[in-house]
Amino acid sequence: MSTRKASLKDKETNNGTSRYVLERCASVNECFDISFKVMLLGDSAVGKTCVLVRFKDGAFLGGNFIATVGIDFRVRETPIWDTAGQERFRSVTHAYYRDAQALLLLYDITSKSSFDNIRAWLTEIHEYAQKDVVIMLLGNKSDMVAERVIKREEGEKLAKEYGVPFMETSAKTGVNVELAFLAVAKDLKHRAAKQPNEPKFQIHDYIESQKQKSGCCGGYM
Ligand SMILES: Nc1nc2c(ncn2[C@@H]2O[C@H](COP(=O)(O)OP(=O)(O)OP(=O)(O)O)[C@@H](O)[C@H]2O)c(=O)[nH]1
Repeated sequence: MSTRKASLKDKETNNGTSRYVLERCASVNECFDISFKVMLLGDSAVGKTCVLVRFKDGAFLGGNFIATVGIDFRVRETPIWDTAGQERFRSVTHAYYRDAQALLLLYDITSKSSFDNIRAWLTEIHEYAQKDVVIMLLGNKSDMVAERVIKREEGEKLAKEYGVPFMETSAKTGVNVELAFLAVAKDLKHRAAKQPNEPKFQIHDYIESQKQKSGCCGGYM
């Protein structure tokens, strides 16, 4: 994920321009001030590819489920890495997330096992990822109200226990997908540009302020 030289505000309000600029650059570094490696992690079928496609293309990949083999790779402002959730690809994934600056860790609100495995994912992250990596926990498929088995409060409690921000998302409706990526981008950008005496960017506060702007509950959390 990168911030354009034009400013992040510009990116938020004018995606068309961002794409136009990227097409005219020989490389990502030529067009952007900072670039970050962001990865999506979580069990197989929690919706990592769909969340990424929703963010990148604003579309939902419904229909047949095709598991990611190893690592998939897409570009919005810059490359974002989609990993395979299946156990047999874990060693490939470890190698890649060693140098990631941000990790979006997903579970499926209709799958108890995917939620229970979050602790194991966090243990792995602490073992393999960078110490200061930005982590966000996402409870995906929030549109599947009738099939829900994990309450929002359970997700919030787990996130609080590990000190990471949390949101429920839906790749199908798009709820919170943009906000999740944007909050992570803002945090990374603040870290990169932070002066020694400047207060730390509070990702929770940013998410809350965006919720307020959207008129409470109108799409966020
Ligand atoms: N209703 C609903 N279905 C979703 C959502 N996100 C993903 N799905 C469905 O869940 C299935 C798995 O989605 P993927 O995005 O391929 O899952 P993944 O985590 O990338 O899976 P791996 O590549 O095996 O790691 C697909 O059938 C999707 O259509 C969502 O937000 N809502």
